[in-house]
Amino acid sequence: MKKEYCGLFGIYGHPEAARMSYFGLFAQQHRGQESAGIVSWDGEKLCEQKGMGLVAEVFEEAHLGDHLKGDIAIGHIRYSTTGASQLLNAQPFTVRFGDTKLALAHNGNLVNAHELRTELEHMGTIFQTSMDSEVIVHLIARGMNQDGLCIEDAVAQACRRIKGAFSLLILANDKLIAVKDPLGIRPLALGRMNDCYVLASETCAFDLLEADFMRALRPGEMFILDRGGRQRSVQYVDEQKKKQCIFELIYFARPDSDIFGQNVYECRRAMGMALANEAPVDADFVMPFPDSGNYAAVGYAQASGLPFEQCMIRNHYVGRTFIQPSQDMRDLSTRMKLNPVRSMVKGKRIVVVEDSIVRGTTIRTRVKRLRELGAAEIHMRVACPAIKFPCYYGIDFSSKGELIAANHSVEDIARFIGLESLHYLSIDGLLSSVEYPKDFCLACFDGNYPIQPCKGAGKMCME
Ligand SMILES: O=P(O)(O)OC[C@H]1O[C@H](OP(=O)(O)OP(=O)(O)O)[C@H](O)[C@@H]1O
Ligand SMILES: NC(=O)CC[C@H](N)C(=O)O
Ligand code: SF4
Repeated sequence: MKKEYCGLFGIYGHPEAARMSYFGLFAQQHRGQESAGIVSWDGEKLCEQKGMGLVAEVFEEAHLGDHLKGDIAIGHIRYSTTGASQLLNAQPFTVRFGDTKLALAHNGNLVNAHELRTELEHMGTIFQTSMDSEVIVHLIARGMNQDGLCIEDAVAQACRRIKGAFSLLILANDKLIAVKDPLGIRPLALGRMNDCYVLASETCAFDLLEADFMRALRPGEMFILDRGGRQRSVQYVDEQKKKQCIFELIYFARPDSDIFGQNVYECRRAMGMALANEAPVDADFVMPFPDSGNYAAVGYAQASGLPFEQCMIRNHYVGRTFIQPSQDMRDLSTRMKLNPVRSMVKGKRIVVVEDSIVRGTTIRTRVKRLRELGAAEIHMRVACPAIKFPCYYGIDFSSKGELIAANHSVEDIARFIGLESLHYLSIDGLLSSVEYPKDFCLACFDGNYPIQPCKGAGKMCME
């Protein structure tokens, strides 16, 4: 099961805005692999290039050099959470109304998109896609056309109506507007690259471009860049108690990124250390299931004093293997992706560290393989609490029925997988590993949803 979000990149005031966006998206490819798009403003119109697949597959030199002109651009890489994975739903989503040409890129997921869409359709709005993100565009257009608002006020009004997780980049003629939702669920960082501004979901995009990280956008903030390099920040709702997605730190973001004021690598290592303190075990060595498990395994090894080994080798050419229609195919994908080093395993007592377990596909097939190769003992340590509840804010976690920990006790899972022992990091252990522990959403572990999903919410609710 792949759990991805989307990635955003925006740039204002660079002569090669589209090319910089390409690199900014490339650095964040792990955030979404279904489709990619860049939209630039050439002074008169929006220029766009979108396609299905990876950044390197969607863009050619001709797009970056000739077609995507101008010094302002936004880009998006998608992993669908509302609306099927198809070209029609690739972002940024572009529209024209009156004199306004607008493109929007969204990371997150709205929980009231279905309700708002029904309301808008009753008022005559015609939708082109099945994405939640399109609702935002129509709300903005109505704010300008019907209520006579300027673009900033229309965006603010729209953002007060939508509910859920949203980090947005909006290109409206020659303005670039960045927005973060009132709870700050998804990240969005602001940086500076010589004389121009850059925005990205993750700071690893800035590193590639040698841009300097300035600050994270605040929850409920709208940040506006316009001609002449002017910048303004508006709080479109009062700051509330933050509910940042802790899964960014556990699994999703790149370890070289700083998210929510902390470095991802260091957080994962601390989670591994907490895990070693909570559930020590006498063993010959510690090994991760790469890649996401690597950093917690380092922490477990450092805290326990056990040797660290890399006995499961990851094939980096395996792409999107997780979203497979059948369980057999998912099993094959896991074999393709992770293969153990035979000679290291036989007769050994092993601690395996994983960052997370969702369906259980990875551990079931790979633990079985370790056993076939003669491992004497296998102790699984998971660097986050058991995932028991679906996410409505931008991770395509399976429904509750598919989450292994929602339906089985830890003892049952250990028996079913064939483990000597299994331990999930406690919520307290997790929170001791991050800074500002009160600022996080934990709903997939404890079911306390900061925003209740509305009736009818679901990935295919607008198909
Ligand atoms: O229980 P499951 O449904 O199998 O899902 C959990 C697995 O998925 C994730 O890895 P992913 O395949 O995304 O690769 P990565 O660790 O290399 O990022 C995660 O790190 C687990 O290994
Ligand atoms: N993963 C995301 O952030 C997805 C954004 C949006 N909800 C979509 O489905 O396109
Ligand atoms: S429910 Fe879990 S995955 Fe979803 S936003 Fe909250 S912490 Fe993140």
